[in-house]
Formats: sequence, structure tokens, C-alpha cells
Amino acid sequence: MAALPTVRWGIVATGMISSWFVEDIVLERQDAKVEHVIQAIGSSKLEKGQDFKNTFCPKQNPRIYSSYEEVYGDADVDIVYIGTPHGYHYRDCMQAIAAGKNVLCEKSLTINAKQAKEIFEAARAKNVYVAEAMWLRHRPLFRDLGRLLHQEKAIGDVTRIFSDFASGVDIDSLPPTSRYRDLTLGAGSLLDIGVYALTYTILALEGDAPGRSEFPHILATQTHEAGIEITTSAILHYPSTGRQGITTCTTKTFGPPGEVFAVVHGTDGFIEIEGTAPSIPLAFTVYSKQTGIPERAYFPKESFQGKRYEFPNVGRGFVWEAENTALDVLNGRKESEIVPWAGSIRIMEIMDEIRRQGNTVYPGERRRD
Ligand SMILES: NC(=O)C1=CN([C@@H]2O[C@H](COP(=O)(O)OP(=O)(O)OC[C@H]3O[C@@H](n4cnc5c(N)ncnc54)[C@H](OP(=O)(O)O)[C@@H]3O)[C@@H](O)[C@H]2O)C=CC1
Ligand SMILES: O=C1OC[C@@H](O)[C@H](O)[C@H]1O
Repeated sequence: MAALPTVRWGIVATGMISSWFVEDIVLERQDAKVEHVIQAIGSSKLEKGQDFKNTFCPKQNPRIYSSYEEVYGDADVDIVYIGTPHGYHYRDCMQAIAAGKNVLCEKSLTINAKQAKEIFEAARAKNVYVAEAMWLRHRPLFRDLGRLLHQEKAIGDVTRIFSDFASGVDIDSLPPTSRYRDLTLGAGSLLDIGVYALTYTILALEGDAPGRSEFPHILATQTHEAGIEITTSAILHYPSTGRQGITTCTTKTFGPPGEVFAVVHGTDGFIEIEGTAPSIPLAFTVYSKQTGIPERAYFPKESFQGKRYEFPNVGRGFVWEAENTALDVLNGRKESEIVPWAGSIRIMEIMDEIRRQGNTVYPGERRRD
């Protein structure tokens, strides 16, 4: 069998998400298209980096550094994966780009749209690849959902969507330095989990070209506890199509596990999406409109069999993102088709407007009325 092309990752930060990502990409898979090498690990402490390697990629032989800058300076690193809290994404992306590195950076890409635009401008100037690690967009479920909605028009023309991400975090019990509490790290439910609920909304309402349609009218409200935004509700309305979405998120409670977290309605039916969490969707069901009885165009759900599509997870679900990103870099692309720059800017702009209305301001930002 021909050897697989190799991509050499530099991992920046050794927190939870970096461990999930690295464990997944070193999984041995029959259908792998790329061999992922963990070339370097950068951490605030050398011992943390060493422990990380021993625990999450024991068969790899990375260089372990006690700074992120050394990862950026390592000539054998093809792409840097940034797993720091969102408050540091701008700094870390800019430093990696300045060193000429390709970058895959965790969601939310930045704190605001201005920072995201500056990152993309810097990447363009340096001719390097940058993408936001919105792993949801790389999942086969998400791709098939988009195709059914917009190419096959399985529910006719999309008219609206409800989408939610509820995740119970006992913020009070966490130390003030936790990324769920520290505003300099980007604490708040919208940037942490609302970004997923919005990703479904944008897929449904903006179609396959996120960020290229008109900007929606937005009506939003946010609740804060001890200065941290813990609950957001937003209505998005696209005037030219009349499409509407209600997008909500909260860190105050868990949604029912495995239950529906988003529903998309169209002129000919609706689709329910479910899974472990909105970031880990596992199935959706398409319900079609009944014809011939105009006043009862839909059966009550209990007596109606929808068509269910299931999508098993592989590992934790990061392999698709890692593989698509590696192939982009190996093929010399500078931008992901799946998570394009315009899409990341659009979602940051929408979150900026929601935060403006909700009065959520991060350090270094000016309050806008
Ligand atoms: N795609 C997904 O499903 C998920 C994505 N995420 C995203 O990943 C990012 C990180 O989240 P998560 O891994 O949960 O966070 P953690 O707190 O677990 O880890 C963050 C790591 O960043 C480094 N770091 C640098 N400066 C700081 C600082 N001042 N305070 C704390 N940590 C710092 C540390 O690594 P070191 O000491 O090694 O330098 C730390 O371990 C966030 O942007 C989040 O939105 C999070 C969870 C799931
Ligand atoms: O990306 C994420 O997905 C799962 C959540 O629990 C986590 O807080 C968030 O960062």
C-alpha cells in the first residue's frame, strides 16, 4: 500500500480540547487519508507538555517546548493547532502567522469580528493557511444536512429554525482563573457554545455560502451573573427572504441528553436534529408535508414516520476536521472551503451585534450603544 502523505502538527496549549484533538488524530484508522504526526507541543510548563505527550500520544515523539513561540519557530512544524482560551486566540494566531505558520485555531476564532479580520489580513499578507476549528462544519452530518436543505430541498424552501445549546457549568464553583469565569479569557455562553447554535442557524438561513448573503436584522438579549454572560436569546431575520431563526444558549442548565436541539422548518416539511450535544450531532429526521388535506398539512408527529439519517461518531469526532485541514495544507490552499474566512467573519459579526444589544463587553473593547 502506498504511504500516506504526512502532516506535522505543532500543538499549542495542553488543556482539554488539545487532548481531545490529539487523541483523535493519532487514532489508527483503515480509511485514513493522511498520517498525522505530533511534531511539537508547546505549553506554559515543560512538565505539562511531557505529561500531555505521555497520556494522549504516547507513541509519538514530539519536541516539547515550554513556550508557544518555540512551536512557531520550529521549522519542522507544518501547521499549528491553537487550543488556548478564546481570549488568547488573536494573540496566538497573530504570532504563529508572523512566524510564517499555517494555523488551525479553536472556536470561537476571536473575541470580535475586528480581530478575526485582522487575522485573515495577516494570513493573506504572509500567504499562510488559517481556519477556525469549527469542527461541526466538517462532520458528514452537517454536510448532508446542508445538501438536503439547499440542493435537494427536502423540506422545500427553508423558512425558519430554532436552535439551542444548553450546557450546565457550575461557574461559581470554578476558580476565578477558569476560562468560564475570566473575561480576559473570553468567558460567556455565546462565544463558548452559542457559536454552535448560530452555526446551524446560518447553515439553514444563509445556505451553502455563509457570510455572502445579506446581514440579518437581529433582536437579542443576554443575562449576566457576576459579570459573566450566562444566557443568550437572539432572533435573526433576513428581510429579502423572510427567513427567521431563534437561537439560544445557556451555561445554566443542560439540555436533555440525546434530545432534539434544533428544528428547521420549510415550505414542505421540517427536520429535527439531535445528538449528544449540538457540537456532537448524531442524527436528523426529515418529516415531509402531507398533501391533499390543506387544513392539516402535517400529521401529528406521533402517527407519522419521518426519514431518519444516522451518523456514527468516529473517536470524539475531530478526525474529519483534522483530515480536511491537513489536505488543505498539503494541497497549498490558504483557506478552508468548509469553514471559509467570510463564514467566520459573519458569525463573529452576528455575535458582536448580539453582544452589543446584550451589553456584553470584553476587556479592551469599548461599549457600543
Ligand atoms: N471543539 C470543541 O469541542 C471544544 C473547543 N473548545 C475551545 O478550546 C479552547 C480551550 O478550551 P479548553 O481546552 O476547554 O480550556 P482549558 O482551560 O482546558 O485549556 C486551555 C489551555 O490554554 C493554555 N492557557 C494559556 N493561557 C491560559 C490562561 N491564562 N488560563 C488558562 N489557560 C491558559 C493552558 O495550556 P498550557 O498551560 O499547556 O499552556 C490551558 O491548559 C476554547 O477556545 C474553547 O472554546 C473547548 C472545548 C471543546
Ligand atoms: O466547544 C465546546 O463544546 C462543548 C462544551 O461543553 C464546551 O464548553 C465548549 O467549549
